[in-house]
Amino acid sequence: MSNKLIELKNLTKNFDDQQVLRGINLDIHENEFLTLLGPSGCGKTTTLRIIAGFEEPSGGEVLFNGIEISKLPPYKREINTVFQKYALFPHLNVMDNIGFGLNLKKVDKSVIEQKVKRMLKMVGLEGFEKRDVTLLSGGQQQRVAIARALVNEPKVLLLDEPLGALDAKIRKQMQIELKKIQREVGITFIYVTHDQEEALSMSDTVVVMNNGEIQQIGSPTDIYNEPENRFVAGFIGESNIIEGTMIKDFLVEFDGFRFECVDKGFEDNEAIEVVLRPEDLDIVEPDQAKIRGTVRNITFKGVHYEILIETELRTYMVHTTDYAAVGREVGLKFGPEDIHVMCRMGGY
Ligand SMILES: Nc1ncnc2c1ncn2[C@@H]1O[C@H](COP(=O)(O)OP(=O)(O)OP(=O)(O)O)[C@@H](O)[C@H]1O
Repeated sequence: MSNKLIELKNLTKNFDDQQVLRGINLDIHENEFLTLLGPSGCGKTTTLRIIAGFEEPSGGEVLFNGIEISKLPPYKREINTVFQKYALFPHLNVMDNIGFGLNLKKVDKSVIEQKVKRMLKMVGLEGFEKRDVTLLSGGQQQRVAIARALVNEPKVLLLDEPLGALDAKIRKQMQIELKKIQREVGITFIYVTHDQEEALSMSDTVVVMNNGEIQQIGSPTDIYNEPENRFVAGFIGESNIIEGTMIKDFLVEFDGFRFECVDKGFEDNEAIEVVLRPEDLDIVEPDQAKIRGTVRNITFKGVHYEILIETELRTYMVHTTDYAAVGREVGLKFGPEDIHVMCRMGGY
């Protein structure tokens, strides 16, 4: 990974007697698309506002290129922010909205025009210079807001749920666009969302937060495939989460059976939890599997069926393209690599 650009060191924040951040430690790199993901109220926006300089931390440090900046006002930081509400100036056209900051700095008109045109091309709004911003669609307005933030050539762009106000289809399209823009400008994006799918599809690094604490930092595949605790496993996609025991390396026990697994680093006889993703489970004939049960419900989800299988001890969820009739006795098959073992403590 490239150089560290921002370092958050043991960051805390209290509002009155409420502790909103409880010691955030995070390195953010040059050129990284990093997403803060977590439920409402977990402290994502507060973290972002501290990085932007709109809020001072109660404790800890914010380093930018190794220099402490927590007391520096926002306009002195090489950081810009795009909010969910576009906050464009309704009385100015697209060109003047994007060029607003440059105009204030008395940059030469022809230079502004050139820069604005380049930005418009990047956000896919070529030729929109003279348009009235109030007549643009939500998606187009948000592109203008992004262009306006990028035209100042910041080193970091902060995006606080920028697609939250858009409808689902435009959102998907804008996710792809945003990723493309980030690659093109080659700067750091710090993105805030509570939408796990959005986080997984765009980011290089996902930071899962809950209750003012970081739960896990990793690539989207790490976070999805190797959740470190129950909170992350539950927040990222649907899971079967089962308490069990790590018998010894490569051998785990749950629901009264022992299975080979690939996870290491746990102590013998340690109490653990196992995550089985619904799409990793196969339905087979009962005599081909240790875990057996009865199909209790089947729902068509478009690409796959969601099938609920009741065993003696619990109900498993399976995602499969194969149909299985309600009432059928089945076996549940999975391989060692499908068993993700995590600590039983933490994340509740
Ligand atoms: N200025 C403030 N004064 C008092 N409490 C605040 C202030 N700003 C945020 N909070 C509280 O801090 C907690 C964290 O808020 P924050 O906005 O950081 O969460 P979030 O994860 O971004 O949530 P959301 O997705 O809903 O925006 C919340 O309980 C919120 O009510």
